[in-house]
Amino acid sequence: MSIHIGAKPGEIADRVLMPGDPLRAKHIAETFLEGAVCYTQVRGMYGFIGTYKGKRVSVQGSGMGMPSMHIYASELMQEYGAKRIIRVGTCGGLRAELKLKDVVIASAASTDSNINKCRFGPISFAPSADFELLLGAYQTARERGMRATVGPIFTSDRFYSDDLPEKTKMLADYGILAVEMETCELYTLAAKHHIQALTLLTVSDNVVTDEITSPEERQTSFNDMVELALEIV
Ligand SMILES: O=P(O)(O)O[C@H]1O[C@H](CO)[C@@H](O)[C@H]1O
Ligand SMILES: O=c1cc[nH]c(=O)[nH]1
Repeated sequence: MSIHIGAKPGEIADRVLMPGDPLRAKHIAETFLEGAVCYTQVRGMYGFIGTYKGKRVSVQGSGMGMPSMHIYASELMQEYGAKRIIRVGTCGGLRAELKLKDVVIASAASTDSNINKCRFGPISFAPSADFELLLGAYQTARERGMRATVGPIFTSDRFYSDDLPEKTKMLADYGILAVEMETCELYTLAAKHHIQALTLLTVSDNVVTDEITSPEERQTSFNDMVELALEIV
């Protein structure tokens, strides 16, 4: 039994969807999984298992930020045998052409965090998505007529940062599509444990145009992305 998830071995599937918000984990389980059972609510960080099209799938909240993702993803990989993890989150678009509700498929994650400097010292590790999952997500999104863009993202340690306008422009100039707060650590841990990981993000706001989705729009577009994740996980 792990410290933070606290489930028994075998209670969690080896295919896991991870939203940041634990209540979204509950929504996903109740909306999309058959026979969903809650295996943890330690600290309110819900985790569920059920089936999707006959296959066992879990949904585990990660919390916000890399330290929280580190705890839950580490326990899934080290103690529960996770083999495929797909983060299903929200992001701020850093480029004007990214419309609200678009899906970003994150090929790689840069960061302003110290987390990988602690691990790698002077080496600048490049946290990257699993190619098979990435390709599957892109092809499935195209088949479903979804607006999806593949590219690198920025995993920020801060949601509210004084230097965001200057940083946003510079990152966009270097090809970065969007900002969120967990993927760098998920991809790094997946590399360490030799498992497959991918991040899918719905654009909930655009940092350049200041557009923002309504709660209803967020829910519907998030559901489309979750179905995409369930198809490929
Ligand atoms: O919607 P989630 O998955 O929580 O992701 C994004 O939203 C949170 C910030 O509001 C951060 O966790 C960020 O990564
Ligand atoms: O981290 C995040 C998530 C959504 N929108 C943002 O602007 N930042």
